[in-house]
Amino acid sequence: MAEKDGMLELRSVSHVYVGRQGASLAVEDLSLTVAEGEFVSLVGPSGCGKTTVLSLLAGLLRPASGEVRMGGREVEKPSAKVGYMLQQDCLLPWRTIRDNAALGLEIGGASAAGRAAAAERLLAEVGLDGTGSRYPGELSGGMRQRVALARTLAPDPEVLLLDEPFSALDMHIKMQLEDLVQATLRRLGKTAVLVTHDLAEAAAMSDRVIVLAPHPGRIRAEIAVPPELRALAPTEARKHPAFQAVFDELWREMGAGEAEGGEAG
Ligand SMILES: Nc1ncnc2c1ncn2[C@@H]1O[C@H](COP(=O)(O)OP(=O)(O)OP(=O)(O)O)[C@@H](O)[C@H]1O
Repeated sequence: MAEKDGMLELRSVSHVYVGRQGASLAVEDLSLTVAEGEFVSLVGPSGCGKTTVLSLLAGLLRPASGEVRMGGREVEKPSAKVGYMLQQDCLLPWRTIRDNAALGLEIGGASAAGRAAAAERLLAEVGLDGTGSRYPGELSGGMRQRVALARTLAPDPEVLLLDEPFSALDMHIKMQLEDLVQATLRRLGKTAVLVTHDLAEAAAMSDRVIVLAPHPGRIRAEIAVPPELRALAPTEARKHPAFQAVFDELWREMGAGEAEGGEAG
């Protein structure tokens, strides 16, 4: 069977950082497959290698051994097929919201009219209709992160890598954005890998949660979220009777990880 474009695979991947203090093994012999359209979260104590795994999937880092594949092909460098969203929105303050949302399209060579139309459509998709002519400094943190989502989606990536994109927001805005991101990615059929320190967020948003153990990073546990939770928006999933069991399992596995000692962070 042909491998789908949005399918991700880590095959026995290890990664070593080499710095002034010598070489350190950040991730060891990690194997993971994410199906096309699946939403997978990575949790684990600080320093266990979550961001390293995202960087490997994005082609920003090359593994010391093993293989990273997307759509059945080896990932050798960053590509427009992978969108990356971070805790910081990284909007350019001198560009309008429309031009920020269209940044990836501009880099990709789209015409000015095409970029503007696509940006307006995406801004409407993330609930920011009518804000295109404003500037980032005029928007709240939650609105800015919506612009970052529109910008990430604009080049129509197969895969979204989300590195704690909600962690700087207050609880109410964070939950609104969790619903928006999950609904948007589901509707568009995107594959997503989310890194988060928030176990409730992982349980509410994901199809599957991977718990990493530290030093070196490896998979401690894999928890499948039951279908009755997956069918709900994250804010609704948090209220479902099945939610607590998933949260408790994650908490137990994280506790086991902490006994091994993560980094203070
Ligand atoms: N550029 C680097 N050079 C050397 N070591 C690094 C580098 N980046 C990360 N590390 C080390 O690799 C390990 C994994 O780091 P990584 O940032 O992937 O962890 P994390 O789980 O994302 O952490 P956090 O939850 O704190 O963001 C840590 O021990 C970290 O100190």
